[in-house]
Amino acid sequence: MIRVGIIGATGYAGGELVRILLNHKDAKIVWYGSRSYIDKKYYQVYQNMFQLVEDICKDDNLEELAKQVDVIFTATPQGFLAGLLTEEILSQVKIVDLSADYRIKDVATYEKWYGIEHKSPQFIEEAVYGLCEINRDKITEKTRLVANPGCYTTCSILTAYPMVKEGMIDVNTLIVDAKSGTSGAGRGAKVPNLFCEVNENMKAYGVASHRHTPEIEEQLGYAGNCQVTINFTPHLVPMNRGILATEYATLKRKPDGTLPTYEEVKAVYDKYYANEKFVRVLDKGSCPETKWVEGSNYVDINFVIDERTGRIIMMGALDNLVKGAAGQAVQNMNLLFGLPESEGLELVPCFP
Ligand SMILES: NC(=O)C1=CN([C@@H]2O[C@H](COP(=O)(O)OP(=O)(O)OC[C@H]3O[C@@H](n4cnc5c(N)ncnc54)[C@H](OP(=O)(O)O)[C@@H]3O)[C@@H](O)[C@H]2O)C=CC1
Ligand SMILES: CC(=O)N[C@@H](CCC(=O)OP(=O)(O)O)C(=O)O
Repeated sequence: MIRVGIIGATGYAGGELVRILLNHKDAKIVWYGSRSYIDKKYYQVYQNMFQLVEDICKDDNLEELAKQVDVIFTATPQGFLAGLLTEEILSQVKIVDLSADYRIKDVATYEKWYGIEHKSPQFIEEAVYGLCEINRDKITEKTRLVANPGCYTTCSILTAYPMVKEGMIDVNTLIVDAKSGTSGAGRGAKVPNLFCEVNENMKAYGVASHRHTPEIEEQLGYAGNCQVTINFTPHLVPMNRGILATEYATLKRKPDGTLPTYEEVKAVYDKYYANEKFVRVLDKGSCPETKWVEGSNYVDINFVIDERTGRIIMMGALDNLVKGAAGQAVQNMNLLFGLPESEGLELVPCFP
Protein backbone atom coordinates (compact mmCIF):
# COMPACT_ATOMS: atom_id res chain seq x y z
CA MET A 1 0.00 0.00 0.00
CA ILE A 2 1.38 3.42 -0.97
CA ARG A 3 1.30 5.80 1.98
CA VAL A 4 0.20 9.23 0.80
CA GLY A 5 0.53 12.66 2.37
CA ILE A 6 -1.29 15.68 0.98
CA ILE A 7 -0.16 19.18 1.82
CA GLY A 8 -2.99 21.51 0.98
CA ALA A 9 -5.63 18.80 1.45
CA THR A 10 -8.14 21.48 2.44
CA GLY A 11 -7.96 23.33 -0.88
CA TYR A 12 -10.03 22.53 -3.95
CA ALA A 13 -7.30 20.57 -5.71
CA GLY A 14 -6.37 18.80 -2.46
CA GLY A 15 -10.01 17.97 -1.80
CA GLU A 16 -10.27 16.40 -5.21
CA LEU A 17 -7.15 14.35 -4.50
CA VAL A 18 -8.86 13.02 -1.39
CA ARG A 19 -12.02 12.14 -3.34
CA ILE A 20 -10.03 10.24 -5.97
CA LEU A 21 -7.57 8.53 -3.64
CA LEU A 22 -10.30 7.19 -1.36
CA ASN A 23 -11.17 4.84 -4.23
CA HIS A 24 -7.59 3.95 -5.12
CA LYS A 25 -6.96 0.35 -4.17
CA ASP A 26 -3.18 0.73 -3.75
CA ALA A 27 -3.00 4.05 -1.89
CA LYS A 28 -3.93 5.24 1.58
CA ILE A 29 -3.92 8.85 2.70
CA VAL A 30 -2.19 9.12 6.07
CA TRP A 31 -1.65 12.88 6.27
CA TYR A 32 -4.27 15.52 5.54
CA GLY A 33 -2.12 18.63 5.59
CA SER A 34 -3.56 22.07 6.22
CA ARG A 35 -2.53 25.49 7.37
CA SER A 36 -5.84 26.87 8.70
CA TYR A 37 -7.62 23.75 10.02
CA ILE A 38 -4.99 21.96 12.09
CA ASP A 39 -6.58 19.49 14.58
CA LYS A 40 -10.03 19.80 12.98
CA LYS A 41 -11.61 16.66 11.54
CA TYR A 42 -11.20 16.69 7.78
CA TYR A 43 -14.93 16.10 7.27
CA GLN A 44 -15.63 19.28 9.20
CA VAL A 45 -13.92 21.14 6.37
CA TYR A 46 -15.57 19.10 3.62
CA GLN A 47 -18.80 17.52 4.77
CA ASN A 48 -19.03 15.30 1.68
CA MET A 49 -16.39 13.32 3.60
CA PHE A 50 -18.65 12.74 6.64
CA GLN A 51 -18.32 9.10 7.75
CA LEU A 52 -15.80 8.56 4.96
CA VAL A 53 -12.75 10.24 6.50
CA GLU A 54 -12.21 10.29 10.25
CA ASP A 55 -8.69 11.74 10.17
CA ILE A 56 -7.81 15.12 11.58
CA CYS A 57 -5.96 17.81 9.65
CA LYS A 58 -2.27 18.01 10.43
CA ASP A 59 0.21 20.79 9.79
CA ASP A 60 2.20 21.32 6.61
CA ASN A 61 5.53 20.10 8.00
CA LEU A 62 7.17 18.74 4.86
CA GLU A 63 10.28 17.43 6.64
CA GLU A 64 8.30 15.38 9.14
CA LEU A 65 5.89 14.15 6.50
CA ALA A 66 8.72 12.97 4.23
CA LYS A 67 9.74 10.45 6.91
CA GLN A 68 6.26 8.95 7.14
CA VAL A 69 4.99 8.49 3.59
CA ASP A 70 5.99 7.18 0.17
CA VAL A 71 4.61 10.10 -1.83
CA ILE A 72 3.62 13.67 -1.07
CA PHE A 73 1.20 15.73 -3.13
CA THR A 74 1.71 19.46 -2.65
CA ALA A 75 -1.55 21.20 -3.61
CA THR A 76 -0.32 24.52 -2.29
CA PRO A 77 0.22 28.05 -3.57
CA GLN A 78 3.05 28.95 -5.92
CA GLY A 79 6.37 29.16 -4.08
CA PHE A 80 5.40 26.93 -1.15
CA LEU A 81 7.31 23.81 -2.20
CA ALA A 82 10.18 25.72 -3.74
CA GLY A 83 10.72 27.44 -0.41
CA LEU A 84 11.05 24.18 1.55
CA LEU A 85 12.43 21.48 -0.72
CA THR A 86 15.79 19.98 0.20
CA GLU A 87 17.90 17.10 -1.05
CA GLU A 88 17.25 15.31 2.24
CA ILE A 89 13.48 15.44 1.67
CA LEU A 90 13.76 14.26 -1.92
CA SER A 91 16.00 11.39 -0.89
CA GLN A 92 13.21 10.10 1.36
CA VAL A 93 10.05 10.58 -0.63
CA LYS A 94 8.56 11.17 -4.08
CA ILE A 95 6.77 14.45 -4.64
CA VAL A 96 4.03 15.40 -7.09
CA ASP A 97 3.73 19.17 -7.00
CA LEU A 98 0.47 20.65 -8.27
CA SER A 99 1.85 24.17 -8.27
CA ALA A 100 3.99 25.71 -10.99
CA ASP A 101 7.23 25.74 -8.99
CA TYR A 102 9.08 23.22 -11.14
CA ARG A 103 7.14 23.36 -14.41
CA ILE A 104 9.18 26.01 -16.20
CA LYS A 105 12.79 25.13 -16.92
CA ASP A 106 14.10 28.67 -17.14
CA VAL A 107 14.24 30.26 -13.66
CA ALA A 108 14.22 33.80 -15.01
CA THR A 109 11.04 33.08 -16.96
CA TYR A 110 9.36 31.64 -13.83
CA GLU A 111 10.41 34.61 -11.72
CA LYS A 112 9.25 37.10 -14.35
CA TRP A 113 5.77 35.60 -14.88
CA TYR A 114 5.11 34.61 -11.26
CA GLY A 115 6.69 37.67 -9.69
CA ILE A 116 8.44 35.65 -6.99
CA GLU A 117 11.99 34.53 -6.44
CA HIS A 118 12.55 30.79 -6.96
CA LYS A 119 14.04 29.45 -3.74
CA SER A 120 15.30 26.07 -4.96
CA PRO A 121 16.18 26.26 -8.65
CA GLN A 122 18.64 23.38 -8.20
CA PHE A 123 15.73 20.92 -8.51
CA ILE A 124 14.16 22.35 -11.66
CA GLU A 125 16.28 20.32 -14.06
CA GLU A 126 15.45 17.07 -12.31
CA ALA A 127 11.69 17.68 -12.20
CA VAL A 128 9.69 15.91 -14.89
CA TYR A 129 6.80 17.81 -16.49
CA GLY A 130 4.00 15.40 -15.69
CA LEU A 131 1.87 15.57 -18.79
CA CYS A 132 1.52 11.79 -18.89
CA GLU A 133 0.37 11.39 -22.49
CA ILE A 134 3.50 13.15 -23.71
CA ASN A 135 6.15 12.47 -21.07
CA ARG A 136 5.12 8.99 -19.91
CA ASP A 137 8.58 7.52 -20.57
CA LYS A 138 10.20 10.02 -18.22
CA ILE A 139 7.86 9.31 -15.29
CA THR A 140 9.27 6.12 -13.81
CA GLU A 141 9.92 4.45 -10.48
CA LYS A 142 13.25 6.31 -10.43
CA THR A 143 11.62 9.76 -10.74
CA ARG A 144 11.60 11.76 -7.52
CA LEU A 145 9.89 15.01 -8.47
CA VAL A 146 6.95 15.55 -10.81
CA ALA A 147 5.77 19.02 -11.82
CA ASN A 148 2.07 18.43 -12.41
CA PRO A 149 0.91 20.66 -15.29
CA GLY A 150 -1.57 23.47 -14.90
CA CYS A 151 -5.25 23.16 -15.74
CA TYR A 152 -5.35 25.60 -18.65
CA THR A 153 -2.04 24.28 -19.89
CA THR A 154 -3.03 20.60 -19.88
CA CYS A 155 -6.07 21.46 -21.97
CA SER A 156 -4.30 23.88 -24.29
CA ILE A 157 -1.26 21.70 -24.93
CA LEU A 158 -3.06 18.40 -25.49
CA THR A 159 -5.53 20.06 -27.85
CA ALA A 160 -2.83 21.41 -30.17
CA TYR A 161 -0.02 18.92 -29.56
CA PRO A 162 -0.46 16.55 -32.54
CA MET A 163 -0.68 19.46 -34.97
CA VAL A 164 2.43 21.10 -33.56
CA LYS A 165 4.38 17.88 -33.29
CA GLU A 166 3.68 17.00 -36.93
CA GLY A 167 4.38 20.53 -38.16
CA MET A 168 0.86 20.90 -39.55
CA ILE A 169 0.28 24.47 -38.33
CA ASP A 170 2.19 27.72 -38.26
CA VAL A 171 2.73 27.74 -34.49
CA ASN A 172 3.28 31.44 -34.27
CA THR A 173 -0.27 32.09 -35.47
CA LEU A 174 -1.67 30.09 -32.55
CA ILE A 175 -4.29 31.80 -30.43
CA VAL A 176 -5.64 30.04 -27.34
CA ASP A 177 -8.94 31.36 -26.06
CA ALA A 178 -9.83 29.54 -22.84
CA LYS A 179 -12.62 29.61 -20.28
CA SER A 180 -12.52 28.29 -16.74
CA GLY A 181 -15.00 27.68 -13.96
CA THR A 182 -14.31 29.47 -10.70
CA SER A 183 -12.95 26.46 -8.79
CA GLY A 184 -9.85 27.09 -10.91
CA ALA A 185 -9.16 30.08 -8.71
CA GLY A 186 -9.08 28.00 -5.52
CA ARG A 187 -11.09 28.13 -2.31
CA GLY A 188 -9.52 31.20 -0.78
CA ALA A 189 -11.83 34.22 -0.56
CA LYS A 190 -11.13 36.79 -3.26
CA VAL A 191 -13.44 39.64 -4.30
CA PRO A 192 -13.39 38.87 -8.07
CA ASN A 193 -14.67 35.37 -7.26
CA LEU A 194 -17.63 36.37 -5.10
CA PHE A 195 -21.06 35.17 -6.28
CA CYS A 196 -22.24 38.60 -7.43
CA GLU A 197 -19.03 39.21 -9.34
CA VAL A 198 -19.07 35.88 -11.16
CA ASN A 199 -22.74 34.97 -11.53
CA GLU A 200 -24.39 36.08 -14.81
CA ASN A 201 -21.02 37.37 -15.94
CA MET A 202 -18.07 36.51 -18.15
CA LYS A 203 -14.75 38.26 -18.23
CA ALA A 204 -11.29 37.95 -19.68
CA TYR A 205 -8.40 38.36 -17.27
CA GLY A 206 -4.63 38.14 -17.38
CA VAL A 207 -4.82 39.32 -20.99
CA ALA A 208 -1.38 39.05 -22.62
CA SER A 209 0.08 38.45 -19.17
CA HIS A 210 -1.31 35.19 -17.77
CA ARG A 211 1.33 32.99 -16.12
CA HIS A 212 0.27 29.92 -18.09
CA THR A 213 1.46 31.51 -21.33
CA PRO A 214 5.16 30.59 -20.95
CA GLU A 215 4.25 27.07 -19.80
CA ILE A 216 2.21 26.43 -22.95
CA GLU A 217 4.89 28.05 -25.13
CA GLU A 218 7.66 25.98 -23.58
CA GLN A 219 5.90 22.64 -23.96
CA LEU A 220 4.66 23.28 -27.50
CA GLY A 221 8.16 24.51 -28.30
CA TYR A 222 9.55 21.09 -27.30
CA ALA A 223 6.87 19.41 -29.43
CA GLY A 224 7.58 21.50 -32.52
CA ASN A 225 11.31 21.82 -31.83
CA CYS A 226 11.01 25.56 -32.35
CA GLN A 227 10.40 28.81 -30.51
CA VAL A 228 6.67 29.29 -29.91
CA THR A 229 4.98 32.58 -29.12
CA ILE A 230 1.23 32.54 -28.63
CA ASN A 231 -1.68 34.63 -27.52
CA PHE A 232 -3.38 33.06 -24.51
CA THR A 233 -6.53 34.67 -23.14
CA PRO A 234 -8.27 33.09 -20.16
CA HIS A 235 -11.84 33.90 -19.17
CA LEU A 236 -13.75 33.33 -15.97
CA VAL A 237 -17.22 31.87 -16.48
CA PRO A 238 -20.00 31.25 -13.95
CA MET A 239 -19.53 27.50 -13.54
CA ASN A 240 -18.01 25.49 -10.72
CA ARG A 241 -15.75 23.28 -12.80
CA GLY A 242 -14.51 22.93 -16.33
CA ILE A 243 -12.14 24.36 -18.89
CA LEU A 244 -12.87 24.86 -22.56
CA ALA A 245 -10.01 25.89 -24.82
CA THR A 246 -10.70 27.05 -28.37
CA GLU A 247 -7.49 27.34 -30.37
CA TYR A 248 -6.97 28.94 -33.77
CA ALA A 249 -3.96 28.51 -36.08
CA THR A 250 -3.13 28.78 -39.76
CA LEU A 251 -2.84 25.37 -41.39
CA LYS A 252 0.22 24.73 -43.50
CA ARG A 253 -0.77 23.98 -47.08
CA LYS A 254 0.36 20.90 -48.95
CA PRO A 255 2.87 21.21 -51.83
CA ASP A 256 -0.04 21.45 -54.29
CA GLY A 257 -1.40 24.47 -52.40
CA THR A 258 -4.44 22.74 -50.94
CA LEU A 259 -5.29 22.46 -47.26
CA PRO A 260 -5.01 19.12 -45.47
CA THR A 261 -8.32 17.28 -45.45
CA TYR A 262 -10.39 16.33 -42.40
CA GLU A 263 -9.26 12.71 -42.82
CA GLU A 264 -5.58 13.71 -42.94
CA VAL A 265 -5.83 15.80 -39.78
CA LYS A 266 -7.89 13.15 -38.03
CA ALA A 267 -5.19 10.59 -38.84
CA VAL A 268 -2.66 12.84 -37.09
CA TYR A 269 -4.81 13.09 -33.97
CA ASP A 270 -5.36 9.32 -34.03
CA LYS A 271 -1.62 8.73 -34.31
CA TYR A 272 -1.12 10.33 -30.91
CA TYR A 273 -4.37 9.68 -29.11
CA ALA A 274 -6.07 6.57 -30.49
CA ASN A 275 -4.53 4.51 -27.69
CA GLU A 276 -4.76 7.16 -24.97
CA LYS A 277 -7.35 6.18 -22.42
CA PHE A 278 -7.94 9.70 -21.13
CA VAL A 279 -7.92 11.59 -24.42
CA ARG A 280 -11.12 11.26 -26.43
CA VAL A 281 -11.03 12.64 -29.95
CA LEU A 282 -14.70 13.09 -30.73
CA ASP A 283 -16.64 12.14 -33.84
CA LYS A 284 -16.66 14.54 -36.79
CA GLY A 285 -18.86 17.56 -36.14
CA SER A 286 -19.06 17.04 -32.38
CA CYS A 287 -17.66 19.89 -30.29
CA PRO A 288 -16.22 19.22 -26.81
CA GLU A 289 -18.33 20.43 -23.91
CA THR A 290 -17.27 20.78 -20.29
CA LYS A 291 -20.37 18.97 -19.06
CA TRP A 292 -19.39 15.73 -20.79
CA VAL A 293 -16.10 15.47 -18.91
CA GLU A 294 -17.16 16.77 -15.51
CA GLY A 295 -15.86 14.72 -12.61
CA SER A 296 -13.72 12.57 -14.92
CA ASN A 297 -10.09 12.40 -16.00
CA TYR A 298 -10.96 12.76 -19.68
CA VAL A 299 -9.98 15.51 -22.01
CA ASP A 300 -12.29 15.69 -25.02
CA ILE A 301 -10.79 17.10 -28.21
CA ASN A 302 -11.96 17.89 -31.71
CA PHE A 303 -11.21 20.23 -34.61
CA VAL A 304 -12.79 21.93 -37.59
CA ILE A 305 -10.93 23.02 -40.73
CA ASP A 306 -12.15 26.41 -41.92
CA GLU A 307 -11.57 26.28 -45.69
CA ARG A 308 -12.52 29.95 -45.98
CA THR A 309 -9.78 31.30 -43.71
CA GLY A 310 -7.26 28.48 -44.03
CA ARG A 311 -7.26 28.05 -40.28
CA ILE A 312 -7.90 25.05 -38.08
CA ILE A 313 -10.02 25.52 -35.00
CA MET A 314 -9.08 23.05 -32.30
CA MET A 315 -11.19 22.58 -29.19
CA GLY A 316 -10.51 20.84 -25.88
CA ALA A 317 -12.52 20.39 -22.70
CA LEU A 318 -11.54 18.97 -19.32
CA ASP A 319 -12.41 19.18 -15.65
CA ASN A 320 -9.86 21.58 -14.14
CA LEU A 321 -9.86 19.74 -10.82
CA VAL A 322 -9.45 16.25 -12.32
CA LYS A 323 -7.42 16.01 -15.55
CA GLY A 324 -6.38 19.61 -14.87
CA ALA A 325 -5.08 18.86 -11.36
CA ALA A 326 -5.81 15.93 -9.02
CA GLY A 327 -6.63 13.27 -11.63
CA GLN A 328 -3.47 13.96 -13.54
CA ALA A 329 -1.52 13.98 -10.26
CA VAL A 330 -2.83 10.49 -9.45
CA GLN A 331 -2.04 9.39 -13.01
CA ASN A 332 1.51 10.55 -12.30
CA MET A 333 1.59 8.72 -8.96
CA ASN A 334 0.54 5.52 -10.73
CA LEU A 335 3.45 5.87 -13.15
CA LEU A 336 5.86 6.65 -10.31
CA PHE A 337 4.97 3.39 -8.58
CA GLY A 338 4.68 1.18 -11.66
CA LEU A 339 0.90 0.79 -11.31
CA PRO A 340 -1.63 0.71 -14.16
CA GLU A 341 -1.92 4.34 -15.21
CA SER A 342 -5.69 4.43 -14.85
CA GLU A 343 -5.84 2.93 -11.34
CA GLY A 344 -8.33 4.95 -9.29
CA LEU A 345 -9.19 7.08 -12.31
CA GLU A 346 -12.02 5.11 -13.89
CA LEU A 347 -14.29 8.04 -13.18
CA VAL A 348 -17.40 8.19 -15.33
CA PRO A 349 -18.34 11.81 -16.18
CA CYS A 350 -21.37 12.94 -14.22
CA PHE A 351 -24.45 14.57 -15.72
CA PRO A 352 -26.42 16.78 -15.28
N1 LIG B 1 -7.96 24.85 -8.61
C1 LIG B 1 -7.55 24.33 -9.77
O1 LIG B 1 -8.35 24.08 -10.68
C2 LIG B 1 -6.11 24.00 -9.97
C3 LIG B 1 -5.14 24.30 -9.04
N2 LIG B 1 -3.83 24.02 -9.29
C4 LIG B 1 -2.77 24.36 -8.35
O2 LIG B 1 -2.94 23.63 -7.15
C5 LIG B 1 -2.50 24.40 -6.04
C6 LIG B 1 -3.65 24.52 -5.06
O3 LIG B 1 -4.71 25.18 -5.71
P1 LIG B 1 -6.19 25.22 -5.12
O4 LIG B 1 -6.53 23.93 -4.49
O5 LIG B 1 -7.02 25.74 -6.20
O6 LIG B 1 -6.02 26.34 -3.99
P2 LIG B 1 -6.87 26.56 -2.68
O7 LIG B 1 -6.70 28.00 -2.34
O8 LIG B 1 -8.22 26.01 -2.82
O9 LIG B 1 -6.09 25.69 -1.60
C7 LIG B 1 -4.78 25.99 -1.16
C8 LIG B 1 -4.34 24.95 -0.14
O10 LIG B 1 -3.03 25.28 0.28
C9 LIG B 1 -3.04 25.58 1.67
N3 LIG B 1 -2.24 26.79 1.87
C10 LIG B 1 -2.57 28.03 1.60
N4 LIG B 1 -1.56 28.88 1.83
C11 LIG B 1 -0.57 28.12 2.29
C12 LIG B 1 0.73 28.40 2.67
N5 LIG B 1 1.21 29.63 2.68
N6 LIG B 1 1.47 27.38 3.05
C13 LIG B 1 0.98 26.12 3.06
N7 LIG B 1 -0.24 25.79 2.69
C14 LIG B 1 -1.01 26.79 2.30
C15 LIG B 1 -4.46 25.82 2.07
O11 LIG B 1 -4.59 25.44 3.42
P3 LIG B 1 -5.82 25.91 4.33
O12 LIG B 1 -7.06 25.51 3.59
O13 LIG B 1 -5.63 25.13 5.56
O14 LIG B 1 -5.70 27.37 4.50
C16 LIG B 1 -5.19 24.91 1.11
O15 LIG B 1 -5.21 23.60 1.61
C17 LIG B 1 -2.05 25.76 -6.61
O16 LIG B 1 -0.68 25.75 -6.82
C18 LIG B 1 -2.80 25.82 -7.92
O17 LIG B 1 -2.15 26.64 -8.83
C19 LIG B 1 -3.45 23.36 -10.42
C20 LIG B 1 -4.36 23.04 -11.38
C21 LIG B 1 -5.76 23.36 -11.24
C1 LIG C 1 -10.04 30.51 -12.85
C2 LIG C 1 -8.64 30.78 -12.34
O1 LIG C 1 -8.41 31.75 -11.66
N1 LIG C 1 -7.69 29.91 -12.69
C3 LIG C 1 -6.32 30.05 -12.28
C4 LIG C 1 -5.48 29.00 -12.93
C5 LIG C 1 -5.62 27.69 -12.33
C6 LIG C 1 -4.49 27.30 -11.44
O2 LIG C 1 -4.75 26.88 -10.36
O3 LIG C 1 -3.25 27.48 -11.84
P1 LIG C 1 -2.20 26.36 -12.16
O4 LIG C 1 -2.89 25.44 -13.10
O5 LIG C 1 -1.05 27.07 -12.70
O6 LIG C 1 -1.76 25.61 -10.96
C7 LIG C 1 -5.71 31.36 -12.73
O7 LIG C 1 -6.06 31.87 -13.77
O8 LIG C 1 -4.77 31.80 -12.04
